[in-house]
Amino acid sequence: MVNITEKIAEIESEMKRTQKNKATEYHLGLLKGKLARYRAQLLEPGPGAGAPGGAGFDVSKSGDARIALVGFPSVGKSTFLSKVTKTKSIVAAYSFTTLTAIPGVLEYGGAEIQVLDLPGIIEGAAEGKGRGRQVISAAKTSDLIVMILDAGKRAEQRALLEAELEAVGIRLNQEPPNIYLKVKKAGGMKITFSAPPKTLDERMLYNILRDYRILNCEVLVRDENATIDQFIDVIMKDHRTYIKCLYVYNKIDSVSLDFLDRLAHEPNTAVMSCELDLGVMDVVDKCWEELRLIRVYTKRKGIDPNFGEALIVRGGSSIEDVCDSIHRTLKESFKYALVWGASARHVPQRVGLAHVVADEDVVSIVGTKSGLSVK
Ligand SMILES: Nc1nc2c(ncn2[C@@H]2O[C@H](COP(=O)(O)OP(=O)(O)OP(=O)(O)O)[C@@H](O)[C@H]2O)c(=O)[nH]1
Ligand SMILES: [K+]
Ligand SMILES: [Mg+2]
Repeated sequence: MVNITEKIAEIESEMKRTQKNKATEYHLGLLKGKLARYRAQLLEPGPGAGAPGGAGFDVSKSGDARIALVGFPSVGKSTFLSKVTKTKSIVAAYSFTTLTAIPGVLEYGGAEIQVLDLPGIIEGAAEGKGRGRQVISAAKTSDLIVMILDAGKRAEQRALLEAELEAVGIRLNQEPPNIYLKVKKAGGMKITFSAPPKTLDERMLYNILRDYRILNCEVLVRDENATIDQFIDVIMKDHRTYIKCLYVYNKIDSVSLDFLDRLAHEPNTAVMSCELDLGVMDVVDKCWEELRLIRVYTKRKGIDPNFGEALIVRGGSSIEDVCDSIHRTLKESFKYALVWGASARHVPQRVGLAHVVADEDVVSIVGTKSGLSVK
């Protein structure tokens, strides 16, 4: 019997052989759909498998956010972890020094960020080579992937790693597609475009949906630039994870200044040399920016806020989220909040639960129990 890896290889080679033109695009679309299905199957636990095929390492999440260090062997992942946290992960010149996930804690701006040092991955990781699948599963649970690359190695390394992550449903620095899909029990297919699409058409979507045995559904494509890959991502949405990625080139001590300058100007990119201690703090600053964490200082009535102790919430959080992170039941007695800082139109601004906070805001929660304010 042909196994899934072989089926995947067959489809990939057929896709490579097939010339891309108007006449073949429907067929290519179907192949892409099949490929996505097989890849998802590959990650599902097989019969009798102890741990699910996609299981990560047994490290529980802690702190305010998690960063995963992903990269080929010996690019300096463990060196970086040992530099920015108190954890020492073994560093050595040979490949696969690190064999499991090593967590460290990065303290920054009053937040505690868990940094996971992971084994190096190699090409074919998505198909189960080495510890690739475990590494990728751990990466999937992170809030930010820091892809460590060796500045002295060939440029394709980045695309190769991206392809491995892509193959298991990780989408880097992308927003979920603006396509609505609702599977129904009856009523046939209803496909609508809110503007004339540039690459998709109704027949293409129809073919792919049929191939997925989705015969009754409602589709609304809200983005005129939506692609077939994005449409498949929407069908496979339970297997897709959208994560931010910061590309970090290490070992810049081994490249020319010209080349360094070019690398440093790429989007979502930072450069460093752990060995010479160059740029490491800039990388940490960029991680913080990418995580979009927000520090909120709580204040009691009549007392100055304690700026030494911040409450850490996600970017886009509201006063309701702030309440929840202080105490589960706080919002039950919530009357209003007073806000000083960038999110306030005037200071202090009196706001409700829906008000969105900004970094370094000072917040005072006023509740129904007289005199209640927090912390
Ligand atoms: N030249 C140079 N060497 C570095 C730098 N950072 C790390 N190294 C060296 O690169 C080698 C590999 O470093 P590790 O930190 O073990 O790499 P890793 O990515 O954790 O490797 P695996 O765990 O095997 O995947 C070691 O010999 C380090 O001393 C750097 O900035 N410049
Ligand atoms: K190593
Ligand atoms: Mg290592």
